[in-house]
Amino acid sequence: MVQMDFKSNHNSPVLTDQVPVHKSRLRMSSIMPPAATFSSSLFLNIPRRKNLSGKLDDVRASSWLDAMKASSPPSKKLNKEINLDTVPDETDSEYFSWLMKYPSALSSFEQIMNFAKGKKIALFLDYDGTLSPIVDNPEHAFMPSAIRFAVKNAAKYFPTAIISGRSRDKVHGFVGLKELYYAGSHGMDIVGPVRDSESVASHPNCIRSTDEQGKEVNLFQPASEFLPMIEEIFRSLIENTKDIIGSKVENNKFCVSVHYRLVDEKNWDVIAQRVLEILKNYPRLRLTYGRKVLEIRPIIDWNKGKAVEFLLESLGLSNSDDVLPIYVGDDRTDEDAFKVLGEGNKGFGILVSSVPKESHACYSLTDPSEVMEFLRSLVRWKKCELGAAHLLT
Ligand SMILES: O=P(O)(O)OC[C@H]1O[C@H](O[C@H]2O[C@H](CO)[C@@H](O)[C@H](O)[C@H]2O)[C@H](O)[C@@H](O)[C@@H]1O
Repeated sequence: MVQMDFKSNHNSPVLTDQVPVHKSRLRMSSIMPPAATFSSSLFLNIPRRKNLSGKLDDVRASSWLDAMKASSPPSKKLNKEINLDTVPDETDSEYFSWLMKYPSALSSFEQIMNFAKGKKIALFLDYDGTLSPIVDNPEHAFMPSAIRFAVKNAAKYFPTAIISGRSRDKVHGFVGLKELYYAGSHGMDIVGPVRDSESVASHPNCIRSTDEQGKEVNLFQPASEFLPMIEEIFRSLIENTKDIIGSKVENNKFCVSVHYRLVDEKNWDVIAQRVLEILKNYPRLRLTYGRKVLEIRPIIDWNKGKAVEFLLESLGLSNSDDVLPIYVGDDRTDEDAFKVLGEGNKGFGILVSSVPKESHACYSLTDPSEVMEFLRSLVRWKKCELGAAHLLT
């Protein structure tokens, strides 16, 4: 059942995930995360009232400016096969104590697989920053073919879904693999499989449809009624930011991204002010942020975590002790998925980051090339497991 959250009294900015997280998470005996201790999505509730004092507006914009400055590590471009956004500094003790809390999923691979023995792994992968390196132009966030190959191979052995902030069509276009499931718009646009007995079909906004190959699928779009509103605000954001050099507004179907990666830092407050000003007219939309991007989306009780639950249900893999869902992602919106998997030890999250960040994930990988390595290791492990099972029969 989709719960709509139309809050009406949005008077002040609420930075809900500014609180640093939990104690040490070095888990040598268990792979599961401790109980979640902070709320995951940072959002600003936009005020309905228009008669706010300019002072309050300034405070809001400066809160956002702080968040924007902290939203992505500085880029250290490397001339490598797969261009990395950043690399860990080997002399950085802060980074190494962070690694104790979020051990590398590669170094801890054996430990993870001990837990996975006899279980069916389901893979959930974010796109930008996870499968494709962060680049300046969002239209050029291509997936290296070696990573595509690793994902394709993994999908032969494990049900695999991409869960992205992009529109579903766009991320499908970038990944280009028909054997995967796709959820776009931060999980607000899902195409999932149809099964004989299923409860997902009873979700409001879930309809039967056919995919490009003519196969019957479930199409779930919990924010479908927001489509005209998102179109409208998209046009308004384009119009109102067109003079800010380097800004880019991206229509992600059920949400909109306002990119400021290429905007001169001295104009970041201008872009934040403009976005906030427009949002005042849309009390049913909220603002979150990611890596050098402001994201405008409907206020509904839906996120990447709920999308993971929906897909598990669609795949017939929910409420089952012999299923191990793994979610790999790099950004704030992925925290909702890490949190869902952490609750009740359903599965675990892997945070892709080369700089210390608090997270609900259990493990870490530095960049997309390590994600590729991890996927390859999973496939090797599965092949061995299947080979051993074959020898026993
Ligand atoms: O959930 P995701 O798939 O990670 O999508 C989140 C946002 O990703 C994209 O922006 C990010 O990647 C761009 C390309 O590397 C980069 O230029 C930008 O600065 C990053 O924020 C996408 O363009 C956004 O629409 C998504 O919201």
